[in-house]
Amino acid sequence: MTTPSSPGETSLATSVSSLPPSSAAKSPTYAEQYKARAVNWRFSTLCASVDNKDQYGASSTPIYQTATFKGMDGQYDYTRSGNPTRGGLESHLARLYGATQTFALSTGMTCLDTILRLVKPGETVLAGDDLYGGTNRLLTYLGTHGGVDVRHVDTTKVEAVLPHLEPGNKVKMVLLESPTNPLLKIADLAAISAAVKAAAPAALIVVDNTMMSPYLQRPLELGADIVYDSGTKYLSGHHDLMAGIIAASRPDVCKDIAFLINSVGSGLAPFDSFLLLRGVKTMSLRMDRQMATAQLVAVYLDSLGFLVHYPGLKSHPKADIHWKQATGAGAVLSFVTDDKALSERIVGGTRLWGISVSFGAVNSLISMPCLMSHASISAAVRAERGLPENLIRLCVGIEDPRDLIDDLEHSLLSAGAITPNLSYSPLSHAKAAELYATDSEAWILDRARGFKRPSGTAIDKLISGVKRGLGITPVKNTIDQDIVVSAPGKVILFGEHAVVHGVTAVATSVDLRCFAVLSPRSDEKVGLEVPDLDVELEWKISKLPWNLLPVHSQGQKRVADKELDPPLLQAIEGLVNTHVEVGKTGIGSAIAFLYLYMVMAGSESNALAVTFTASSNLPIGAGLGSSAAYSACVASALLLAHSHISAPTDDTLSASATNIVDGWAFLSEKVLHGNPSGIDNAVAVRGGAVAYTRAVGGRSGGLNNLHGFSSVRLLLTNTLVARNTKSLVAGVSAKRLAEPHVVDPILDAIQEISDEAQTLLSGQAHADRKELVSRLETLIMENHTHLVNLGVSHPSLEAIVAATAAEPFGLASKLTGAGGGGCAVTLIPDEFPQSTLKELIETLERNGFQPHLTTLGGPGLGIHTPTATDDDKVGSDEAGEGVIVPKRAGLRDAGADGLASWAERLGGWTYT
Ligand SMILES: N[C@@H](CCSC[C@H](N)C(=O)O)C(=O)O
Repeated sequence: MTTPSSPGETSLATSVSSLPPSSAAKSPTYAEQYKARAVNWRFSTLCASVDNKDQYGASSTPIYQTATFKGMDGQYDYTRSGNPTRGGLESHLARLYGATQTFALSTGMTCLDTILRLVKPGETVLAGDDLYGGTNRLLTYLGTHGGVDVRHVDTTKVEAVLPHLEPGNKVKMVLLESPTNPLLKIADLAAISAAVKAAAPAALIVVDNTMMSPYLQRPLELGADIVYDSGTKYLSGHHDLMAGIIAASRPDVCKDIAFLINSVGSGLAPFDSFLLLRGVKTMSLRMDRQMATAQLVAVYLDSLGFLVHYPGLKSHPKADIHWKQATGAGAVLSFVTDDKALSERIVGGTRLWGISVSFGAVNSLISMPCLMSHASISAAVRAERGLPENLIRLCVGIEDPRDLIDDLEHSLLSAGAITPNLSYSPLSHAKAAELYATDSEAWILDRARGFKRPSGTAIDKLISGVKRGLGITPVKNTIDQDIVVSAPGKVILFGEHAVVHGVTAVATSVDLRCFAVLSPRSDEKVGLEVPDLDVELEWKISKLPWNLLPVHSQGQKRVADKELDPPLLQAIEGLVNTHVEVGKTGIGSAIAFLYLYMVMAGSESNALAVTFTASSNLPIGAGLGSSAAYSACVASALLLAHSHISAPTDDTLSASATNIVDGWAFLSEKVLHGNPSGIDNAVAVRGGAVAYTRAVGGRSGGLNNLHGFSSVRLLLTNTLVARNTKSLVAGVSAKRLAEPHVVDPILDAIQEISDEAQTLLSGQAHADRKELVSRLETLIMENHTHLVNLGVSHPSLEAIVAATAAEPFGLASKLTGAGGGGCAVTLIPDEFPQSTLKELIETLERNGFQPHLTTLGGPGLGIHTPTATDDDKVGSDEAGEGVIVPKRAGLRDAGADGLASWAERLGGWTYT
């Protein structure tokens, strides 16, 4: 068996070319020398050179996707017992593990289950007190259901293991991890193996080597009897398969393991064997990169003052033992912040570091073990074993280290875990690049000098409190916890455009919504994230144009102004317009947010250090009220943050709070649209169906909730043609000025339609349901004709109107919203057959449109009320364990299709 070499050794090419040519008769020939060296190929060479004896000479091992094999005396009969693809993988891995045999199984935990079957009831298993949560779970089960005596001991001390090895204890197995998961503690594998062999010769030494892989540590060479790895991690490297590997050399052990795998069928499937074999080829390459970056990350966090667990740090208490038995420090590290909420903010604030369990993949991951991989260990046991609830585990991938550090640093900063070190003078860009290239450790140390951890002792807090009282330190206010809100989009059924001129419009909410999270930060900044628009901006609170707040807007404001303040708006526009990279809609969203943010705070001293994150499944610019839904979210989140309205206590938001939110949402709509009618924000805040009349030219306006309305199906079809509401609205106004004799009668006719629609939808018409729907269809067609005459239709909208009216559909459609593209609505009568509806949807899709079936009405503003136990857990896995998804990250990552289920998992919503 070859002994693989370690990372950092000279390459084969170098060593071959440096050999002197053989000349002496008695010395081995060059060819003989070469042959001798070839059996000692180094690890990365072994990884890449798979010994594949395929009948056709295939250079990668083929997938034998078959359950059975023909014949009676061949090598294989049944894939449960053996398969050439799995066999190829297993013999390749045996060389890497320095083992007589390896076995490929379905997961790492299957490996442990198989190995634990070697223990009989009444026997003892010794395991570490810091170990993977899944291992702890299976051992606990074995203890409670299998009559096995399971003991957890501190395996970092040989002397802690020894007392358990006395014969009376019947120790059958000593199960070790080194480094441990997640605290990266080190067990002296050789010393423990020797001690166990001496005191309890029948005991098997088993090592879970997943944190290291055979590249960095080969416990069989240190005295272990069995090694297993989760192949899901470094061996495969891409998180695209689950696998486990058992490696052993003792014939009796190999025989038993082979027997068990064949008996229960836990062997790895052919396709996964193929994938794993492919992944293994690049293992050393990947791990070298991952470890180099992990070292930088560990040094960075360490020099920022965090307690970091990583054997690559000189300060690791057992670094000497680790480097005696392993050739690298691996790419998993963990650190503590001493504050669970702070850790959650850090984890939730990263972008490149994905929040996920597992490790070893090419992409970097961040997690909180107590909430994720180790959640199956009870909180009491975790505490007893010294596993901090605030522990963050980092699993480093192959991304550019500078980007990973950047992302982590940004998250640490916005979470308030570090603050800028004002006495630090940064290196120039060129100097930093040069330093990174020549001495990356010096580069990272310099980078860490730019920050410091906020002081946290009681005295520090006292001093900073006093300073804050004296106004010495510009400590910003923030909120205690995330505020989560949502608001629906709308469709205008009747009266769009005309509403601007005082005609009543009838609109209803739809089941597409904007969702938003307002989260605290402690770096004196305010941030805005709208992933749908690629907006990710932040501003120093002190740099906002507070001096331009109009006098009447100074001091905290509960009720919104009726009008915008042009100088302030212009100043905010000037600040935001520089971010050309986020596009026009993104810039608009930022201006509206900052305007409300500043005016509501009323002064810099009331400003909140927060990040507002919003995402929506409403198509933008399609006339479905996406901006009003966003505006309602901004308004309600900021009002809640300033305690201008209180979170609903009895399942409903008070009428006065609803009006206050609506007022601010309208102000935001003004920022976005200049002269909005107010109907979109009314529906976004109130939901259901409303009739809205704007006060125009001395005539009084008003809002009428339509209660007698029972839900009707509606097909909303997006033309995917973008248009500009502002200019379409302005166009109608210009036409009215130019041709009042044409436009005014149209407006009157639309008023009649809206009046009748109100009667129908408020339940006053006494018509039967069929008649009611048929009358609504007539009104829809009439209203569309008027809109065409106002010049706001578009060929794409006409195509939808014609397609839905054609046989066999015969349905009534109209444009909704501003027109000029955007969406059309089609009423679907109750009796309309499902199969015909399906056909209609397919027809529209074939024509390049995007139909969406919805029902009219539904809830308005939603406010999430956190419960006492709410700690961002928005899901649980099969094991019933919580999966941590900080709200801000959950929202950002949900994507349009996942938003509704994200919100549903969050639970605890109250709607207006
Ligand atoms: N819900 C899973 C958690 C898997 S954690 C996977 C990995 N070993 C790690 O440490 O991240 C479970 O219950 O097993």
